[in-house]
Parts: sequence; C-alpha cells; structure tokens
Amino acid sequence: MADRDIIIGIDAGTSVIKAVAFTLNGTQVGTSAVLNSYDTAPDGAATQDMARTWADCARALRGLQDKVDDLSARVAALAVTGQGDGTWLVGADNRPVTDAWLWLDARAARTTTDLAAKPQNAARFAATGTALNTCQMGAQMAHMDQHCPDLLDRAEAALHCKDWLYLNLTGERATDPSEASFTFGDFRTRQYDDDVIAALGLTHRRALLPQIIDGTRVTHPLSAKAAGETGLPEGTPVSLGYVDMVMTALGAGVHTGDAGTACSTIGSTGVHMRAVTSDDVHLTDGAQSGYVICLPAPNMVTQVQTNMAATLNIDWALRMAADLMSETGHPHDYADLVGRIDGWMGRSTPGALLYQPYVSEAGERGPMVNPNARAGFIGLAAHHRFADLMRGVVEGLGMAARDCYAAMNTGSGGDMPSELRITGGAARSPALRAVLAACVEAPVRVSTREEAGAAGCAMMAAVAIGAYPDMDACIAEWVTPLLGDAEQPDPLLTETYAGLYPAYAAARDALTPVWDQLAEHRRASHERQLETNERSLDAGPVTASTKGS
Ligand SMILES: Nc1ncnc2c1ncn2[C@@H]1O[C@H](COP(=O)(O)OP(=O)(O)O)[C@@H](O)[C@H]1O
Ligand SMILES: O=P(O)(O)OC[C@H](O)[C@H](O)CO
Repeated sequence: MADRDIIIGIDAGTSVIKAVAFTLNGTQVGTSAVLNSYDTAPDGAATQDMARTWADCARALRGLQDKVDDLSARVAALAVTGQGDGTWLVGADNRPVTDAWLWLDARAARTTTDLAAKPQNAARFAATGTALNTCQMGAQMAHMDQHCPDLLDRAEAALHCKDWLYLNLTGERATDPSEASFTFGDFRTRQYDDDVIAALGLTHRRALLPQIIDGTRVTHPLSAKAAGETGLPEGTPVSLGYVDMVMTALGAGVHTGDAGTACSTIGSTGVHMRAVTSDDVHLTDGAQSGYVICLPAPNMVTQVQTNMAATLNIDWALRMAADLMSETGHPHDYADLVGRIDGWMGRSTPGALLYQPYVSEAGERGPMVNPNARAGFIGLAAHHRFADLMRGVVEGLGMAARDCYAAMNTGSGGDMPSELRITGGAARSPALRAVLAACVEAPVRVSTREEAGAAGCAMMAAVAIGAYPDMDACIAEWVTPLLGDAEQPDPLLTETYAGLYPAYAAARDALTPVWDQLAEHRRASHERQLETNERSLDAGPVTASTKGS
C-alpha cells in the first residue's frame, strides 16, 4: 500500500466548492471544483439548498480522484472550511429543516438594528469582539425566533456551512472555536458565553448550539456512508476547520510572526485582518464594528474589518457591460472582460471619481455596520467612459481597504500595516495590487499559494495528525516560503489616494440619511407590491426569486 501522504482541504465558498489535495509538506497536487449557486428573493432572502451543497462537496471529492493518482490509498486526512455566518438548521435524523440562510441574507436587518440598540449589546460586543450584523447566525436566529419560530422549533442543531459538511462527513454535530466565539461566545476562552446568548434573546434556544471542537486537536473518522459517497476510505481522520475568512488568511500569510503585517482577501467579499494575541485586542470605541476571529494557534486571534462586497462590485460593472453587449447581439465572454481590467486601468486617470463599493443587498458591515448602505459613484462628468468607471470601482475597493485598516484599533491608532499580504481572485490584477499598495501606503505581497482557504484547513489537519508539532512549524513550511516579492507603492498614486481618502470618508458619513430614506422607500414599495400580488392572485403566479452564484 502506498504511503498516506496526501491531505485534502475542502473550501466550500459561496461561489465555488473546491477539494484540493496537498502533500504533507504543503505542495498542492490537484484541485477539483464544483460551481455553487444560491437563491435570492425580493424580501432579502439569500438561501442555499443544504442537501445539494453536501452532494456538490461529495462530487468535488470524487472529482479529485481523477486529478491525483491513487488518491484513495494515499489520503491521510481531510479538513473542511466554508463560507461563514448564515444559519444551517438541522432537525431529526440530521435532515435540513429548511434551506440554509446565507451570510448574504438581509432579512434580519431590522432585528439586528433593534438588538444592537439594546443596553446588553455592549457586553455582547465586549465578549465576542464582533459587531452584530445581518450576516450572523445570532441575528438570523433572533429574527427567526420572532418571525418564524417553527423553524427553530423543528431544529435540533444550528450549524454553519462547514459544520453541515462535517456532519455529513463524520456524523458529528459540532462547530469550531472561531464561529462559536464571534457569534455566541468569548474570543478569550473560545467557549460559549451565556450573557452573549442572552443579549441575543436566545437563552431558550441554547440547546441548538453544538459542541465546539478544535480541528488541530480533534478529528472524527469518515463515516461509512460518507466513504460510499466520496470514494474515500472509511475511517480517514476528518478535521473541522475554522471559518473560511481566517483559513484563507492563515494560508496567505496573516500570521508568520512578522510584526506590522496584515492580510487582505479581495474576493467576492473583502476581508482585512491583523493577527494579534487575544490580550492585545483593542475593540473599537464608540460605534461597534468588525470581528475578532480566533486563529488555530494558542492565544492568537485576528482583528478583522470586512467589506460585504469586494469583487462583487467588479462583477456588477462587468455584468452591466456584458448585458449591454448581449442586447446588441455581441457575444461576450466573462473571462475576456475580466482580462481587460488592467487595460482599462491603464487608459484612465487615477483619483478622478469616488466609488462607494456597498453593492451588496445586505448593505455594509465594515468599517461601519449599515444594512441600508448602497453603492454609488460621486463626481461623474460627461467625459467619463467605461474605463473611468472601472478604475473608480477598483479604487473604491482600495479606499474601502484603507477605511477598514484605519478603523482597526490595534493599539497603534489605526496605523496602516507595514506590509500587506493579499489573496483572492482580484489579487491577480497588477493594477489592482498597485491601487491597494498606494491606498494602504504599504508594499503588497502575493502568495504563490493558489488555494489559500483549502490550504489553511489542510494545515489544521496536518497538525492534528502529527505531521507538525504545532501550527508555527506548519506555517514555516506551508506559508512563509511561498510569499512573493514585495511590490512597493507608487509615490504619486499614494499621494493621490491620501488626498482623496478624506472625501471618501466624508461621503460615507454624509450619505447615511440618504440611504435610510432609500431603504424606507424600498420597504414601502415592497409592501405595496405584496398587496398588489395578493389582490391579483387569480391572475397567475408571480416570479419571486432569482439565482445567484
Ligand atoms: N485578473 C483579475 N483582475 C481583477 N479581478 C479579477 C481578476 N480575476 C478575477 N477577478 C475577480 O475575482 C473574483 C473571484 O474571486 P475569488 O476570490 O475566486 O472569489 P470568492 O471570494 O467567491 O471565492 C471574480 O469574480 C472577479 O471579479
Ligand atoms: O464564500 P466566500 O466569499 O469565500 O466567504 C464568505 C465569508 O465567509 C462571509 O463573508 C462571512 O460572512
């Protein structure tokens, strides 16, 4: 029998579910990916079929066998991470209670605002280090408890995405220390906290919260059923990873022991992180914002500010172009449009426009929490063309990153990092990297690690099975050697963005009442629409949902 020399990391993202094979010392040897999708509805719902998600995960694992010779005989361990937040309710016989509510679901917006205004919310923030937002399971369960309690009545466990996959892989209902503590617990103890649960009004639902296990120490064996569905050997140790945001950052270099560094993921969502010890966490004064997410290393956490939407803004702009092309009968290829971004950046003037990248239907969560925030350009003039708009969008992502680091009170007064490690799809663009470097006034480095999220959780499995004595030893082989060269910020660009940032921040504050008025307008017209629909039920079905991915 061949040596067991492969660890498989599963990263179940919002847009793609990937299974990635690594050797024990971190060389990537194969990837298998399955496209993911979710449903949206006018009331703000963003949901995903739980059974299909597991089936897609199993399909990705089966697909990996075609990419790696003799995989089944060589696999030493599996690990799983996935999209964070959201609510994946499991009932009798481990069956889904309903479709999962994703982190993109905006239905809990009002409940979130109400809970955040209560005096108990201060103690909740002090323990979790995390501002309440509509993405989180705590807010979503509180909303369900008030508006659709039958869902919780029928549930036996409230899981996150990766926990649902772990349940299907091993038969164990469990969650990890990161999501448990930023949602319902304390990042210092990595345990649930009764005051936090009470502040969310969920004490009577406490039994729904599963056991917390740390995948660097505990594994469970792959069940016979899962072995049948994935083609991997029964009994293979499975490690439950932390939430994908921190797995990606771990794989991309957020914690290599170098002082002052930070890591930003510029994918669908934008995640900006600095690794600190839990004693060094400085929570924001005044308005609450951000997350504190534990790292799978003793006493280490990340201070996090996260933009709801990062490349979703780029995709929005490209889809506008693609729609127009389709309408005029011109075939378009999305990959071709993405490939043109750097060309458009080269033909446009830096700092000509402001773009607020709050394009998510659920508003923004970093550095301010505002479900009503929406995207927009400021400063348009008649001579601006598509290239200028695209530059504006990319610069908006840079400004948003600066805004997040400026709000991150790490004891250094919101100083920018001394070096920024970046990952996520948009890190492929040299022009975008230059914008980021100039906006945060720091050199950027891109890891050659292709699948940082899958690597992050595979690293946990590597420690769990004893391939490394601890996470630091694993980082030294899996992460540090893969960091690319530093790309220095251009002085002129830096000056331009430093000059523009105060206007970006002022616009964000000034538009708050406008966003509130627009939200009220949307709510009223949605209610009018519902009344109209009720009156015209006889006239046939109404289209209520769309697909996203
Ligand atoms: N060369 C590029 N330049 C700019 N943006 C890019 C480039 N390649 C990919 N992207 C953006 O990155 C996105 C995918 O990022 P990724 O991190 O893979 O997504 P996710 O966060 O959903 O896992 C694409 O939708 C696209 O907007
Ligand atoms: O699916 P991706 O974009 O990889 O991750 C989503 C995050 O986990 C989410 O933003 C958590 O709220």
